[in-house]
Amino acid sequence: MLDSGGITPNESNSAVLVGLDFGDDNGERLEELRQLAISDQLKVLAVVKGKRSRPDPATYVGKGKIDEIRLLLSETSASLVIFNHELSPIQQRNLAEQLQCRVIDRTSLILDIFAQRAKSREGKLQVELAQLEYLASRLVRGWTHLERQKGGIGLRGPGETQLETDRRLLAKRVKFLKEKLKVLQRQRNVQRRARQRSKVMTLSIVGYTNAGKSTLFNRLTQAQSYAADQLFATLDTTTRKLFIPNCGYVVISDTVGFIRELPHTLVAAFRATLEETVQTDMLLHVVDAVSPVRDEQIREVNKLLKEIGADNIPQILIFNKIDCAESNRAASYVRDEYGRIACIRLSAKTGEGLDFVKIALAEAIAQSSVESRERFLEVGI
Ligand SMILES: Nc1nc2c(ncn2[C@@H]2O[C@H](COP(=O)(O)OP(=O)(O)OP(=O)(O)O)[C@@H](O)[C@H]2O)c(=O)[nH]1
Ligand SMILES: [Mg+2]
Repeated sequence: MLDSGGITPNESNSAVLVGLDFGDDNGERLEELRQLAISDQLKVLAVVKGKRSRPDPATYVGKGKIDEIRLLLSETSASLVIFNHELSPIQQRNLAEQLQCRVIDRTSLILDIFAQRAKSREGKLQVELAQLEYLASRLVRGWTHLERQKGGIGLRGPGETQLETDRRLLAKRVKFLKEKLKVLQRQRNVQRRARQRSKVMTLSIVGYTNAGKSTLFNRLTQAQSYAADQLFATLDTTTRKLFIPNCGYVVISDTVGFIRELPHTLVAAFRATLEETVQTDMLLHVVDAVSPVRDEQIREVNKLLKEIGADNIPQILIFNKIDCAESNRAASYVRDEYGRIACIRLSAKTGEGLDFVKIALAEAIAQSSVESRERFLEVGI
């Protein structure tokens, strides 16, 4: 049976991370992997870096690097090796054999975090779907490999039967999950249409994972959305009403954080929710202003927004965490050429600059075509 890549609960929780540099600096990427591992309650005992022009087809890294990792494993008590790259099933298997240790890739790690964080029924179904699709792609690829090796003839035995049964069972479960998700999606669509009918302005808080979306959401709405120094603290969308003085209510949603190279099985599984939650009148795009890679994170978020058809929705960029800035800790805002507030510097933690968000929203409401009377309607969420 091929490895699904999940992390079992009784596994000792320490890992060695491996990242290769293919010409682009992988320092930041490895740091992100480290944060992902910590978010998954893993202890990172060592980080192995390397340079290559291209991955080795059999083991991803070269022999020298394998020896280096093996040595680290014998020196530490790590029981898991995490590669910061997508490994083929063959590479994963070869590496596990040669290192005599469990080996997973970044996708498995992210899937594992999502599996731990999913709270709602829908979130759980989405994560299971993503995990099964990941597993299915491995089964198929592993099988193709065997077929090629043995010419596909004379391969009648328990191996084949087992694989076929696995594939059939997986396909059945995937179909079942997709149907269940469709039903839940229909229910949400009904709620959304009710909100649209009430003509209340809707907005979503989007942004890179750990940017401070939930902290801002909680500040604005006095809600208790889970905020933590973890990647993917929020998986399920939370929606609340927000009262803007002299204007009325808007409906605001906190959403799952984005990350670069989000495993495609997860994008597929979360697509419906993502597409739906961002189909709002406006996006508050929260950015960790003190992150050294904030510009790259902004680009990644915009890229994903484009992929889900949300790139035309007006955005207000929120540069958060200014309380940690080395210089210029003052809250401020900038207007664009049309006089609209386009960018706000604030601290969701201290509350500094929060009023600017309310001003921006009040102005947006005033400018929108929504009839003012109707904005005061109570919204049923
Ligand atoms: N110093 C400082 N820390 C902040 C600020 N806003 C949020 N944080 C911290 O940043 C971390 C992440 O905050 P969250 O609100 O959970 O971030 P998120 O964007 O919702 O994260 P995910 O749901 O994981 O995508 C937490 O430790 C917060 O306390 C801020 O204005 N200043
Ligand atoms: Mg959050």
